[in-house]
Amino acid sequence: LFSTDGLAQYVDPSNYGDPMEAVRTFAAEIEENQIKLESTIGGGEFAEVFKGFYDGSAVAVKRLKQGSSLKAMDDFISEASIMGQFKHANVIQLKGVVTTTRPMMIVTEFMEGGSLDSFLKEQKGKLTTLQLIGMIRGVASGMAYLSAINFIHRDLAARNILVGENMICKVSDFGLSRELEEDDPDSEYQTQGGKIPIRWTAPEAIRYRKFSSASDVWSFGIVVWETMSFGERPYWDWSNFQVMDRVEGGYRLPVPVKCPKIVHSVMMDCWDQDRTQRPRFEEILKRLDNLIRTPEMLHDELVCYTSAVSADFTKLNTIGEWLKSLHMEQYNANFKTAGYKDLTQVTCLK
Ligand SMILES: CCCCn1c(-c2ccccc2C)cn2c3c(=O)[nH]c(=O)n(C)c3nc12
Repeated sequence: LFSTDGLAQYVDPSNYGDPMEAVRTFAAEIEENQIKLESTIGGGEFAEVFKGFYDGSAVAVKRLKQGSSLKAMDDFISEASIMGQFKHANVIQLKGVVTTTRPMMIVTEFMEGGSLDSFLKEQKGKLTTLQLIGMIRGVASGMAYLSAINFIHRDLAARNILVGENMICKVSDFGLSRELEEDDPDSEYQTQGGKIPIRWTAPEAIRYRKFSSASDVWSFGIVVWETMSFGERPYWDWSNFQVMDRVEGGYRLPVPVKCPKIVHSVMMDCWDQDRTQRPRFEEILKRLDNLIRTPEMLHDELVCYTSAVSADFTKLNTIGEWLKSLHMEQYNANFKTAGYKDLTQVTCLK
């Protein structure tokens, strides 16, 4: 199954009928005695997560709890079948699975920074805007890849992003079964039994379970807000009902402290009520790359400054002269390196 851009399209494991056949197709079987478990690093309702070693490198191991239901086993296996189809620098890399012996395990590369939400809380105030945008850009790149192969995540949130060396961010948690704890405030039972993390989910997905890459874009906007807020909880202590009610009424999360307005405008576009109007991940990636390439666009004070300074255009013929009059010709050089037109040639509209 190949799409126009040559990327193999994601195959839903349930197409294979037997989950065990799917996992044999997409994941390497590892012998349990080759894995050394070192310490517990996380856990949920169905599985525990360990740091360990396999084949000479550090790994993360998700181990299914003994006595899990058949459905929990199928969901566990299907996550490996899904991950085994992905290969991208910003998507967690599967190393292999243990399925022929019990307990079953999923083995991935080890991400030393842990989950993005806890990383941000630990780093509060210590990261520059540019570093935060670099992390967000990685998530956008991973999501652009996943949406290009028609994979819909459904649970994109900072808690499901992992941080590696050099603060590289990778999309994780592809479980069909939501690892949302029963008592997890983010889980909200929906009529069909699926749990939905309300404050990260697009209105149309909450209202009538219309999940799509466009609803993943909405969730991505929430992840951007979480990142620029150093791990603040979206909508703070509002109840899930208040979130649904107020968002339906048009409320949107505000600009986080010290967050450039241009970054908040990306979030606002992701939160368009009309999912067809939301940007695609490809477009978001380009907008973030432009911000990273021209960091001065991140200085709101500059934007206010230029709008505040009233230049007398009648005496100036080109934008280059205007920049010169503001002693900002340096920005013209930056714009040129960023691939924009040479502003000294661009005449001012009279
Ligand atoms: C949000 C992911 C939760 C489970 N998980 C996984 C993971 C995710 C999906 C399938 C299998 C595994 C082992 C890797 N890692 C890691 C990791 O590499 N490094 C970490 O520090 N933590 C806390 C992890 N937690 C996980």
